[in-house]
Amino acid sequence: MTYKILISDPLSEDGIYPLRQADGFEITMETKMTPDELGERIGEFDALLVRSQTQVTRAIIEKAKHLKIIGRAGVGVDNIDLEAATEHGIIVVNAPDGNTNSAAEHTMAMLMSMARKIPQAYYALRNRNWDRKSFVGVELKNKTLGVIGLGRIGAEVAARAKGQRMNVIAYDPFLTPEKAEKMGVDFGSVEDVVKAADFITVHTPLLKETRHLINAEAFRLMKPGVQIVNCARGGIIDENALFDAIQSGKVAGAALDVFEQEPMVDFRLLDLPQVVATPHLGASTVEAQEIVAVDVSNDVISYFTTGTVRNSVNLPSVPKEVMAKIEPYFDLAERLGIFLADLADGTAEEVNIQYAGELANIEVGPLTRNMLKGLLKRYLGEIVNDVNAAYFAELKGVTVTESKSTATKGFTNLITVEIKTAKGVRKAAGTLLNGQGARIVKVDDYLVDVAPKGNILFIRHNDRPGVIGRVGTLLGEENVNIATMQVGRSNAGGDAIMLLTIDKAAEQGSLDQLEKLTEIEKVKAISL
Ligand SMILES: NC(=O)C1=CN([C@@H]2O[C@H](COP(=O)(O)OP(=O)(O)OC[C@H]3O[C@@H](n4cnc5c(N)ncnc54)[C@H](O)[C@@H]3O)[C@@H](O)[C@H]2O)C=CC1
Ligand SMILES: O=C(O)CCC(=O)C(=O)O
Repeated sequence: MTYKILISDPLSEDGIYPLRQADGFEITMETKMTPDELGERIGEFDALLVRSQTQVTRAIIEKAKHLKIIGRAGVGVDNIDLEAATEHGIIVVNAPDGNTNSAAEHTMAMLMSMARKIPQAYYALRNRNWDRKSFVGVELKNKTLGVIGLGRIGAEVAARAKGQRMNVIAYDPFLTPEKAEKMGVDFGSVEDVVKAADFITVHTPLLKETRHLINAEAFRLMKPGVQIVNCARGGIIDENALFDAIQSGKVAGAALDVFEQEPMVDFRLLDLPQVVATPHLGASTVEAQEIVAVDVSNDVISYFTTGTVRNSVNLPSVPKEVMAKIEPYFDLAERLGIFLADLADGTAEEVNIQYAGELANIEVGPLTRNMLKGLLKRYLGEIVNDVNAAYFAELKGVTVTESKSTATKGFTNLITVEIKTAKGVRKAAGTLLNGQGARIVKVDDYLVDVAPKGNILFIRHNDRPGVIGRVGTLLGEENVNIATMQVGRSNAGGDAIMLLTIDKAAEQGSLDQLEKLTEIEKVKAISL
């Protein structure tokens, strides 16, 4: 059997050497195809290897009749429609750490070029202009670097900045004051970081939560003369807000490797003399390109020869017999994880999952991983799946314990998940009801009965006459339709909760209005 591999972005020839050497693979390298041409050809291939340029859209995946694996020679998989790949049973693998060093070095190169205006001075000199007055820079020494996203690349950048004798302040949802102290960086919220920094660099994935994380309001909070670097993903910084902040004089410099649209179409930012830029070159080194191509080549070989991969981004690897028994609970476990991620304040430091009733007699490891996937993907993005969730939990210092009990607790089966964050403990329990599907039956210590899907509002309030009516009226005025409402209380006149399912996600403004009602302590929007 010969497997046909298509490489549609330039990959290092040394990196794909393992594939060229292995028996049973036929490689086609076509790096200049239009999306239409790719769509016409993709049906012939068993594997596709890409970098960030090829857009592996749902339309492409739907035409990929024989495709079994997509290898992304790099970290970010935002150019691949993961949902479509998963739906079509196509495994997606990436190379999560092969380009960390190169991306960190590029970030430092951009930071220094920006601070010392090296590209601008070079450009003037090329034009035979010996100008020493226009390019006076600033030193990094004793300045504060704000790092937003202290993962693999962010941590490497922080270490290098300390080598430049900079002070570093960082925010990452997984960073605790203890971890920050060990790394020799200051710990702060996004607001603390943007207020304190002379230079800012972002290293998060592009997620719903990080899109335009650096927006007009963030620029407003920054110090005058701040300089900012983006070598992560276009869209983390709002380009329009950046343009305005540079023009107003608030931002003195920007160094950009990535853009909201790539290849770039809007060159407005580049017309500003304060901006230095590269065309997404963070990972473009001989070394990184070789490592990431070797990593994905090995995973492709391993997949076709042994059925296993090292760096799966999307698919579960649960044996079929086990899967048949646990499949009904799979979705419930993931939704409990998402529910708690949205409900809790802060990120989980400890997670306890307990299986009761008939679940005590089956292999529940994959359920725990799927719950962790739900919990962690809110912070780490779609890259987390049930295969790598436990790895990510360990990497982020989240302690996970699993226990089983045959006691039925009034339900034939019950999954209870408890998470501990720096702000406290939250708990939710779910069950599968015969004929009715999944239900959340307990939140903290309150009994409830709610289907874990769609948009849910969790409201903690004081049990007073009229509060339910005021919530209904306010949501009605905001045009938010309530589908179901559950109320629970500790004792008459004491603490109480409401769980409302609503027909569409509530705007932040509506949530703020609710929180202004005197009886209401907390409102959380949960999206399942
Ligand atoms: N310019 C280039 O060529 C390259 C860009 N990248 C991009 O760099 C980014 C980071 O890569 P890695 O460090 O390898 O990933 P990573 O997963 O190790 O780190 C990302 C960090 O962001 C944190 N995070 C998530 N949401 C956050 C939020 N709202 N605020 C602050 N932090 C948040 C996560 O907790 C995590 O620690 C990715 O987007 C990746 O695609 C990676 C390699 C090369
Ligand atoms: O393949 C590339 O050069 C882009 C690298 C990148 O952005 C990533 O690995 O996320």
